[in-house]
Amino acid sequence: MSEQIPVLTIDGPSGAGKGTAARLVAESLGWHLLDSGAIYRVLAVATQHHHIDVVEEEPLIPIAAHLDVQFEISEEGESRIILEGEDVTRSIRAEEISALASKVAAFPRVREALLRRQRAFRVAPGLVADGRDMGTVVFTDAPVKVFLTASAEERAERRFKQLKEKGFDVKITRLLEDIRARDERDQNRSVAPLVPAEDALVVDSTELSIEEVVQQILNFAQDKLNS
Ligand SMILES: Nc1ncnc2c1ncn2[C@@H]1O[C@H](COP(=O)(O)OP(=O)(O)OP(=O)(O)O)[C@@H](O)[C@H]1O
Ligand SMILES: Nc1ccn([C@@H]2O[C@H](COP(=O)(O)O)[C@@H](O)[C@H]2O)c(=O)n1
Repeated sequence: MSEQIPVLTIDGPSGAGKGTAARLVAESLGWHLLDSGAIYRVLAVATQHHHIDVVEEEPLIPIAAHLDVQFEISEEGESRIILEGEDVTRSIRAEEISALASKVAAFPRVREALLRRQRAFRVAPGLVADGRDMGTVVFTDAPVKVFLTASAEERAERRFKQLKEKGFDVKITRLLEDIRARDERDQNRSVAPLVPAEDALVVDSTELSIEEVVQQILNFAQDKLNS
């Protein structure tokens, strides 16, 4: 029964460090990893491939239900995301796609269509899943739930450095605006809004290093998994 396979969820707003912490925690535990935001980003790119405007829900449902995407590990050990035969690993990280992903993610039936795909990542010995609704909707029975946050200014600063390093041409003021707009949309949508699960450990990473965040999560996981 997949329900017996443990899941550690990390939810929170953009740039809080979820993806980085999730990867390091998964490595430390030897568990699998689900970056659920990547699925919404891939769907956003798929709407562009199919020339669909993200204004109404109906045309998005078949695309979400039949998303032709593969998550691969290259021979060099790099993770790669292939959509309809095209490598979209880099292009899904563009800010334009961040905003579009948050728009497609606001439609209830789109989220419904992606549920099974996300739950299929629950494979032994365990799963670390990061996103917005991992602990509140997708894996409500997860034994370990974390809500990772940080101030919007700190998150914009982190995103700025990250995108610059990847060679994207970005402006910090624009990034801060985008982050605030995305927070607003993610927190106030009618379905699966971004909120901490009742039983989540809330970690504010504004003043913490990545190592300190990971250690807090691992300590909490140890307590929960051994209790
Ligand atoms: N505690 C921290 N201190 C400083 N930098 C951090 C910290 N945590 C993460 N970062 C850096 O911030 C950037 C964003 O982190 P990450 O991609 O993990 O955020 P995220 O919450 O997964 O964002 P998103 O939901 O938009 O994918 C990365 O470059 C990462 O190295
Ligand atoms: N579980 C999730 C994960 C993501 N989203 C939406 O996708 C956008 C992009 O996510 P990133 O984590 O890659 O930044 C995000 O802004 C959310 O709108 C979601 O709704 N649920």
